[in-house]
Order: sequence, then C-alpha cells, then structure tokens
Amino acid sequence: MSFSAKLRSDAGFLFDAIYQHPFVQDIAHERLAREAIIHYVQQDVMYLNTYARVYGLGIAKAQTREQMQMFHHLISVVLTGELVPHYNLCRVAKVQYEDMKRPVPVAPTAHHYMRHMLTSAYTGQLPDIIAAVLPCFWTYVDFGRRLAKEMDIASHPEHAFYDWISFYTSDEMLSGLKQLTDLLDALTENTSAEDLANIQSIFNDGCRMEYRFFDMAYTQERWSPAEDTLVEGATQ
Ligand SMILES: Cc1ncc(CN)c(N)n1
Repeated sequence: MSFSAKLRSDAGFLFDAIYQHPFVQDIAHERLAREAIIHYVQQDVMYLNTYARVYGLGIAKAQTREQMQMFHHLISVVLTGELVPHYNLCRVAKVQYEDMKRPVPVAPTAHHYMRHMLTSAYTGQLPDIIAAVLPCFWTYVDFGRRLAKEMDIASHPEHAFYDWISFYTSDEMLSGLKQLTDLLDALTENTSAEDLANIQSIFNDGCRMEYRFFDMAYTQERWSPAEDTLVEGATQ
C-alpha cells in the first residue's frame, strides 16, 4: 500500500465522521442554517488565505520547477476556483460575498487550524507541507463524491448547493488531489519510519480539524468572553 493510501485508510473513521457531520448532512438536505453558512464563509475566507500562503511555502521549499508549477496552479484554484462554492453559499444565505470578506475575529478552531498549517510548513520540509494541505483537499473531494452519489446531484441542478458539491467533485479537484498524493508518495519512498509517523500525525491533525471546522460553523464558535473588537491581521 502506498503511503498516501495508508494515510487515507488509517484516517477512514475521520472521513466517515466528516461525512456524517450535521453541517455536511444539512448541505445534502438543503436545510443548513443561514448563521452556520455565514460563520463558515467568514472563517473560510481567512482560512483559504492562509492555505494559499502554505502553498506559497511549498514553492519556497520545492526541489523542481514542476513542483513549483503544481503549487502555483493550486494557489489559483484556492484564490479563484474556491470563489464558486463561496458564491453558492452566499446566494443561499442571501448575503454579499464582499461583506463576508470584512475583518472578523478568527474563531478558535480556524485559528488553531491555520496555525497548524503554518507551523508545519515553516518548520517542515515538502512532505510535511503536503501532509498539512492534504486534509483540506481530500476530505472535501471525499464527502463531495459521497454527497453527489447520495443526492444524485448530476440529475438535480436545482439543488441549493449544486455548485458547492459539483466544485469539489470536479475533475480538476480530483487531478489536483492525485498530483499531491503522487508527489507525497514519491518524496517519502526512502523516509524513515519515525519521519513517516510525524508526517502522518500532521495529516491526522488536519483531518481532525476539518471535522472541528464544521463544528465551529455549526455552533458559531467564538472566543469566550467574546472579543468582538479583536481582529486577526496577519492571516487575512
Ligand atoms: C476549512 C476548509 N477545508 C477545506 C476546504 C476545501 N478546499 C475549505 N474551503 N475549507
């Protein structure tokens, strides 16, 4: 079994839990609360900015021009492509995307997840960076495909979250995921068991935080006591 297949297999229970999360199930059944959508998009705008920066660190630590090109392309998927699901969510919540980009405090889970990716990327090497970015990619492709199948989304373009689900099941997302896992497998061919365990723990933490990110939005998680005037600067 390849290293990436082992990562996916060992974290199978987390992928299943994410699919079962009420946020994801409410997307499937078109009943996700407006407050949860707004909280999600506000936090996700900041999260994706950090995610793009982590790909930038991938470019900084890349060993070949092809690897640089891959990260360069993935940055544009994040900064431009991911507008499609965000616009879909804003349409359903009847809010303007521009308003979602206004600075708000970074919620505890988003803060933790962003710091996790940045720390892994700044202190690690290319395999650590890939392990930090993979959960974001892989969990969405995974539950997107399950949702698409369960809701027969291809036959239901009128589904409120059709664009959101279709984006994460597109060929472009699948091929981006494959590029990342292929590169991770190639880079870890001669890696020691100790280093592999470390890379796996970066991946697992990211998968856990993907679950918690949906929890955060679903419960509109905030710092306590609420500090509505505190705004994160560097990560936006
Ligand atoms: C937190 C999170 N994880 C994943 C994705 C999908 N790229 C996202 N938009 N936000």
